[in-house]
Amino acid sequence: MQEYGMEALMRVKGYEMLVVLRDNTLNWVTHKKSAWSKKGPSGTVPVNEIILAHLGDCKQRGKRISTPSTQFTVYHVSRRSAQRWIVQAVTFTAPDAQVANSWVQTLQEQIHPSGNTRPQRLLVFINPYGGRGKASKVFRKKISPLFQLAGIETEVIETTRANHARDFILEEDLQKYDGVVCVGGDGMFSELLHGLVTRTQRDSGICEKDENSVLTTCRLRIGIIPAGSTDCVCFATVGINDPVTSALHIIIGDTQPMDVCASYHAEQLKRFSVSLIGYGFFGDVLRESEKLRWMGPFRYDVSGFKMVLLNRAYRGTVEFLEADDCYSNPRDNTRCRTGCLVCSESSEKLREVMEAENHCCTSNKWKKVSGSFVAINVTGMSSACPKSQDGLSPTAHLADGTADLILVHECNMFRFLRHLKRHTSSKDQFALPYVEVHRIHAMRFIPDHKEKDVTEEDNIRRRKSIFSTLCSGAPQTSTWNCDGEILECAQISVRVHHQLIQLFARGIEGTCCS
Ligand SMILES: Nc1ncnc2c1ncn2[C@@H]1O[C@H](COP(=O)(O)OP(=O)(O)OP(=O)(O)O)[C@@H](O)[C@H]1O
Repeated sequence: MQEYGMEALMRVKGYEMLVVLRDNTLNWVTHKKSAWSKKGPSGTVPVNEIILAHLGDCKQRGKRISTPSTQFTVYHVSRRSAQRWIVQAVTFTAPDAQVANSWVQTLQEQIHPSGNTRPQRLLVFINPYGGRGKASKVFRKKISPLFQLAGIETEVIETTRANHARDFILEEDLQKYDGVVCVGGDGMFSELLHGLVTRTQRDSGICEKDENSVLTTCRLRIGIIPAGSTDCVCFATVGINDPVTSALHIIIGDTQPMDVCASYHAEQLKRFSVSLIGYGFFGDVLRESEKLRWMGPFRYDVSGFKMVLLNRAYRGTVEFLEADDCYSNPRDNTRCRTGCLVCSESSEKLREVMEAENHCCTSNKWKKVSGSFVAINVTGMSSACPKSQDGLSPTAHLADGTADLILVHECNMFRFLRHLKRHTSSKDQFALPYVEVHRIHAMRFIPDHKEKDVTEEDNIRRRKSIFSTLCSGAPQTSTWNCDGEILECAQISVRVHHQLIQLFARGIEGTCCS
């Protein structure tokens, strides 16, 4: 980007200010500060957080200005609180129209340099039923005006059925878009994830079903406007579930690469996921909650409570390929934050590891733990959410090619509750003798008991009554909860695909040490 240095005396809200554009930052401060002069509204904005600069004041945006204007207005991102972003507009009055004109031109050139990462055309999917039906209104009232302000063209599709968005991405021409956006919850995000990953592999002739395939990174970035009842992916990548904040990350073209886990059963690809893959407790909670859909989001609390009381454990063997802990480990007490070095340096390190190991599936660095488990969780990111601000694994990284494997060995109900409770406090949830955690590249689980092929009849019987599972004996195998979708199998293998997708986000802003 070409560096400009400009400064001029201008007026902002009647105050005389020195306005400086230097080092990719726009800065305005009260001129000639003295004990008697009143301080004006000073400000500093990085140029990449400016949305638009135009001649005239706010009311003249988009209008043709016939007389030369000495005023110009800058719309920029402003931080209302730690993670919440809003738009603010500042109108500057320059000494003459020529100065105003040259500032607008320079600012616009700097906002849109060549090779700009800001999207110009987006494909937007709205789930009209997401989050109790508020998604369409959220988009129309809050988001569409912001995209218009930024000059972003949108093609908006209100979905009419489940998998509408996924199927559209799989079949239609996507060349004209710079990104895809979902307005909805984690289920909608998952549709975009599956559509984009599968489409990208198909277009590049890669067999995604083969566990050993190196998958191609998706070109299109994904934007998430949170409007569902569960918005965990947004929360863990932006730090807040706020539609306006997410829209601003999209507008300024933030990019956050992200790892994706692929789950396989019987040599078949089952699903892609980015947050939780859980067996035992979280698998059972999801299965139970499906029977209670009519309760809305409250169903997770009810089924969670029930499964804690039942205190089930499942026998099996977990095998995993552990990551090198000289780069990071799940107990190092750091946090993956904007500009995370562990993530940004991971490509080089992973290449070295993979070359040394030959291939992850044949590596002899696999470790094995057999036993009886209350929960087996694999999480590709912290899985933070408003209820658990630090998530399942607070130090997990978004894009370092690893996931965290958390094993909760058989223990009584109170001990398991103690572990769960630590997800909502600052206490270390892994500092318990019956919990172990490993940073991994891949894992496999083999249940001790041979799983029956689950038939539709079995499913109907399982769903029949809320009390059926309380009355019948405990099942010998559980099922997997894969980002909120049930996988009807116990045996599974999981592989982390490094930086397979990119989001319009920048990770959570803040310091990397807790
Ligand atoms: N028009 C539609 N009709 C029915 N289902 C849809 C439609 N559009 C999307 N879906 C499906 O609805 C599911 C839930 O959507 P979404 O995640 O946006 O909302 P949510 O409120 O967070 O839902 P939940 O908490 O049930 O996951 C998704 O899995 C998606 O496939």
